[in-house]
Amino acid sequence: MNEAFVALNWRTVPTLPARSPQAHKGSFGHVFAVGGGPGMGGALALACVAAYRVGAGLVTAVGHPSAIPYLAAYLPEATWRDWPASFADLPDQAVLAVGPGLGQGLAAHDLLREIGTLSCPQVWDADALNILARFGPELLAADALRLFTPHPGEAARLLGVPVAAIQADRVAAICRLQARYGGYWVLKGHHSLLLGGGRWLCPLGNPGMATGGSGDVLTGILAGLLAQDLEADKALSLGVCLHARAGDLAAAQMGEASLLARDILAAVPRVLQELAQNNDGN
Ligand SMILES: NC(=O)C1=CN([C@@H]2O[C@H](COP(=O)(O)OP(=O)(O)OC[C@H]3O[C@@H](n4cnc5c(N)ncnc54)[C@H](OP(=O)(O)O)[C@@H]3O)[C@@H](O)[C@H]2O)[C@@H](O)CC1
Ligand SMILES: Nc1ncnc2c1ncn2[C@@H]1O[C@H](COP(=O)(O)OP(=O)(O)O)[C@@H](O)[C@H]1O
Repeated sequence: MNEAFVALNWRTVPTLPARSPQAHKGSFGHVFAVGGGPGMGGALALACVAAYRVGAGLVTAVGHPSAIPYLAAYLPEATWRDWPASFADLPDQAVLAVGPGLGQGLAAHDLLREIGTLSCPQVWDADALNILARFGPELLAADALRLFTPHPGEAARLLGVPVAAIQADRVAAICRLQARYGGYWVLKGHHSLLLGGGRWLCPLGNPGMATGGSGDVLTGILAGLLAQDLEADKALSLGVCLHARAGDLAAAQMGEASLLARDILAAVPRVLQELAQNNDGN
């Protein structure tokens, strides 16, 4: 259980392949980000921008109508669906990012009951994890590729233990999460742990990232990478490294105290360019 978690090196982490000259937007997947409950449209917008910034071909925000102004102001490139939404007509290349600002009301429960029956790739975060903690693994009715991204508070709810128990043995915690719920996991925070087919630790990132919305950015990044058909372990390691390195560049520019989630987003293109150059040189 306590096999080593290997430190990731952002300079050598596998990145996105070069785009074919014949590519069109259908070549890069379609992210459906589900969240944006009353008062939390910003979380949904951050996840959607992040999915586009890492290269998803199309992004649809699925939210409460009160979230529309955030999307309209921030991301005219996204299409929109109102709650209550049905997912019966999802395209083949759909990837779901579920949770940013979702809330935990009855409408959210209904959405997650349906999403649990879908077999498309999914990233579960924030309130999707809180609802999963309430219903248990039975909520995950269908087999699907699922990435789960709890912070220690969410991990504690998912395992029914205090936060201190998670932080006292983070390796044991992430192993128990995978054993109970299956899938691929990131246990976020200082030195995030990653557990999928492989086991990694991310040595990047900084406490400036402890600011509202920075986890929503990670959710969008991971969904955007999965949408481009990156295999799950690669999406996990690239996504977490990219997010943390972007956080470090943003902190160097803004200072940790002033850093906003949007500053992490703004640094993502620079990190992707760095990674492309590194991969060319390897
Ligand atoms: N602009 C928007 O629209 C935004 C919307 N957002 C959306 O809000 C929704 C709920 O998110 P949330 O932040 O209210 O609840 P949550 O994260 O569970 O915190 C509750 C308590 O949990 C604990 N806790 C938290 N982190 C911890 C840690 N690392 N380690 C240990 N404990 C930790 C901590 O408890 P304490 O330690 O204070 O007792 C904390 O008070 C969600 O859908 C999200 O997407 C946000 O993303 C912000 C921007
Ligand atoms: N002290 C820290 N060191 C490194 N990374 C951090 C630190 N604090 C937060 N982060 C990162 O910032 C993100 C915060 O996510 P989360 O707690 O879900 O925030 P939110 O719910 O506001 O979106 C995670 O990716 C986490 O790893």
